Amino acid sequence: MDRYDLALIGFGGVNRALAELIRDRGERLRSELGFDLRIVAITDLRLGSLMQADGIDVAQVLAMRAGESFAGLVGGDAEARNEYVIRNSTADIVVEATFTNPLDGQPAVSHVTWALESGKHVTTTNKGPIALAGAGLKSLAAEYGVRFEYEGSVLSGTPILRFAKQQLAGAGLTAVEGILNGTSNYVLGRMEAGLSLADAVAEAQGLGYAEADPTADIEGSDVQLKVVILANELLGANLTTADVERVGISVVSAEDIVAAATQGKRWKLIGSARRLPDGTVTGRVAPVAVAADHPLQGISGATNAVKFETELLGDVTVSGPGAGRVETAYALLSDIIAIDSSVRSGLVATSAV
Ligand SMILES: NC(=O)C1=CN([C@@H]2O[C@H](COP(=O)(O)OP(=O)(O)OC[C@H]3O[C@@H](n4cnc5c(N)ncnc54)[C@H](OP(=O)(O)O)[C@@H]3O)[C@@H](O)[C@H]2O)C=CC1
Ligand SMILES: N[C@@H](CC=O)C(=O)O
Repeated sequence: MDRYDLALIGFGGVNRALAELIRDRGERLRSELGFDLRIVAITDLRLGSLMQADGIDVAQVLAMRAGESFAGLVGGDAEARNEYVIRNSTADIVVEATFTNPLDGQPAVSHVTWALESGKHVTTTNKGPIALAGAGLKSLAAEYGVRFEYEGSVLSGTPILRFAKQQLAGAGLTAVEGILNGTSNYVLGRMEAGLSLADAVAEAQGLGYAEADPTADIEGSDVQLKVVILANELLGANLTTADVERVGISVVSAEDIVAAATQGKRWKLIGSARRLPDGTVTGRVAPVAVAADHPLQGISGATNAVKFETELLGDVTVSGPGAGRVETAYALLSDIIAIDSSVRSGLVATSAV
């Protein structure tokens, strides 16, 4: 396969960054990876839908201004006709990057379902589908002989899911604990510097770290979804969000931050999943004032870190970007590379369309 055609669902920070990567580094990616990437469809709530089987002019759509619509372009429509585009576009891979809905994962769960049912591979950075409907969607992908990839759902472009599944296989993973949200970690750091919660959140939004509704970052539901994903994907659990106790950073006041600093501590929002001796797996999200000798104390800004506790290796900690448009677009690229690898090894077809 020397080219993959993509349908982008949602054209916000992350999918725009992917389009920019394709525009700016397409040649380099081709020589490094051995395949081209071409965008043949885009849908977005504001812009509408665009389908061009011969390839969309990426520079043209990236240059569109607020208020403009795809309706004026060949193959364009003012409405985001997601189901039609996902089912009927000539894409090999559907790239789902609409907002994460922490309640039921919709509409992303439907987007992924339609794509898999129509024989297209899926990559997503959206946490909803995997945390809230992962088992069903994985079965659907197997049924239709296509890949469902979601590396960016935890720690953005830092590849911890594949790392744990592949490099820690057999090590006896018993627990996962870490800083799993870039926005809240960034906000806590800015509050240490004297900013108010609201001003710090506004900065995180401007930098592309925050969820469409940043309450999910501040009240811990984003980390709750990530804990569910880590527990189910890596510890073989079957948790739902209801099983994961959640406290967000809104309970941490400016006074708490100053008081912690006087003791050499820093507040961090910690998400964890742990297998207990009876085999059950528990999950938790809560802010913790960590001391200077704690491995997570020095993790600042939108950087995240995960400590894997294993029987054979002891603790293994990985840190890297936890949020950011380009960093998360890289996660999509890494998923496409994984899909290509499966296609080349004959494990799946190019796409089943
Ligand atoms: N940004 C980051 O650092 C990371 C993000 N993620 C996840 O990646 C996904 C995308 O994030 P990001 O790009 O930052 O988010 P944005 O909010 O910037 O982009 C989402 C885009 O999807 C559009 N959209 C929303 N609903 C629909 C719909 N039903 N049909 C078509 N388009 C829709 C939005 O339109 P409108 O603006 O009009 O609502 C917006 O343009 C999210 O699920 C997020 O949780 C994961 C890891 C890191
Ligand atoms: N809003 C999230 C984005 C990545 O999942 C975060 O800040 O971590």
